[in-house]
Amino acid sequence: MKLPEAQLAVLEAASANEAQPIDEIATETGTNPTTATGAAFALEDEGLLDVIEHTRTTASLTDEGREYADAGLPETRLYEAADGIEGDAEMGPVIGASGLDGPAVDIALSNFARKEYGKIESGTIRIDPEADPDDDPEHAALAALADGESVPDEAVLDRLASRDLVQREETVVREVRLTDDGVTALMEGVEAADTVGQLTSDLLTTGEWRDVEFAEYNVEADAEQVDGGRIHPLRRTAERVKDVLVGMGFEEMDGPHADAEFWINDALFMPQDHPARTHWDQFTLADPPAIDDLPDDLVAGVKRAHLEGVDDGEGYHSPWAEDVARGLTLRGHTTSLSARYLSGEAVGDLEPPQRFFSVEKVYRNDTLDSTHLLEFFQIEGWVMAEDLSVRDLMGTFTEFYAQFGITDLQFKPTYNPYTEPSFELFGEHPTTGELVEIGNSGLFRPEMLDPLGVDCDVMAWGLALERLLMLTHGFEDIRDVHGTLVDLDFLRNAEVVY
Ligand SMILES: N[C@@H](Cc1ccccc1)C(=O)O
Repeated sequence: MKLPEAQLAVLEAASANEAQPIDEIATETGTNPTTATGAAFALEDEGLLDVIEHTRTTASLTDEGREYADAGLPETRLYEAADGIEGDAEMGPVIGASGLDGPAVDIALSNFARKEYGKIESGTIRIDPEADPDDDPEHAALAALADGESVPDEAVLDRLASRDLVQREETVVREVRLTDDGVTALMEGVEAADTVGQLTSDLLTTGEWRDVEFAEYNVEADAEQVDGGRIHPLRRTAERVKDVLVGMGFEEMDGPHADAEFWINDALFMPQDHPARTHWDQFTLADPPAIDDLPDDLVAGVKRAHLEGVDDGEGYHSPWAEDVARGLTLRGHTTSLSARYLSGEAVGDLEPPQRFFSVEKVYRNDTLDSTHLLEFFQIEGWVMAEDLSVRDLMGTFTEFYAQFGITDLQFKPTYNPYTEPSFELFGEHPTTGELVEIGNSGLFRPEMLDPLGVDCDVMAWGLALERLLMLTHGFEDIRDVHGTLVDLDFLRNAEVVY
């Protein structure tokens, strides 16, 4: 006779004379208890084994029970504290000497009375010298349970359970015993059947399939993990940002990564000697050396704003060279796109109200550190309307960041050549609690808007996408988001909540 391995093991371990708990057989044969139980029932179906079930009530100590097993029952401690005192003793000092306090005092008093350890009258206690708390069966039972021994006295266990010192639980115990058929089978010889994981054409044609044992499906086994391509969490966050802004009524801008300094700097009223316009800050391109297709009237207007100012604002009155404006550089911010759109160059003249945004890459010759990258994504945006104020700006940020669970924004006044007033935005890092700068914003100055032909208010901002991710996902180092050191498990499993 051939049997699957687990069944064979259980059959060989079982006895005809004595019922044996399946758990014991499992330990003995090194079989998993669930497998052994399944095997036992299969053998019972074959008539080789009887499975006998009964329930057993087990007892285990509660925390309080364990404490008393160590320190003694409160009533015993009370008895011992009064032991040796002749006649009635003052209750107060006895309790003090017993070391009992809180609810243990009441427990001690009521059990002292129940066990007739002595007499308690108002304010006094007198022990019965005949009583023998050292021999207390309740304590003996606690001590036995604490030592892992079993306690046969059900009444004591019930009493301890009613005192919440012991927990009683019913468990089903299954035992097996060989039947006569089982004994016969073992005598005639039983061997392990080959288990086959897969039915092959060979097994079918040779008819061997009849004699093999098929492995059971393990429906609980983990499926092999497949790591296909996934969109980077940063990119997914960018998509989420776009969805949120579109939901807030914004339209998306796009435009060149390498652009004339005119759009990146000059149109933003950035003086040509501003430090951010040096090689130390921006990646300037040598070829082509200059951009031809700048709109002449805009160039003239921007030049005038720099040299002489506009109606509502002073100019710089310092040199302004057109060939600097025509130089090509990688954009250090996407405010170049805002300038193109506001000027009418991108999509024609715009009438207020308007809202635009972009989530695009920018490039800066920064020093890499935990909060700076050479390329990162900016969430650019602006709103054009009559009469905008700082409150509108703050309200927009509050609404936007709330979509990402960020509700503790802080604003700090700052300076930008192209906005007045200007504000930096901070959020609190979820794990370090540090304030992280997450953006810069303000109301565009007339010196910028006037040459672009805009005659109403425009509030605008540039927010850092990677910093947003630092706040939503708890990164402490921005380089954990990009580059060779990122955690692959993070890339595979990160959730971007939609
Ligand atoms: N261009 C700014 C952000 C900004 C945009 C628009 C208005 C004000 C600030 C930066 O890169 O930090």
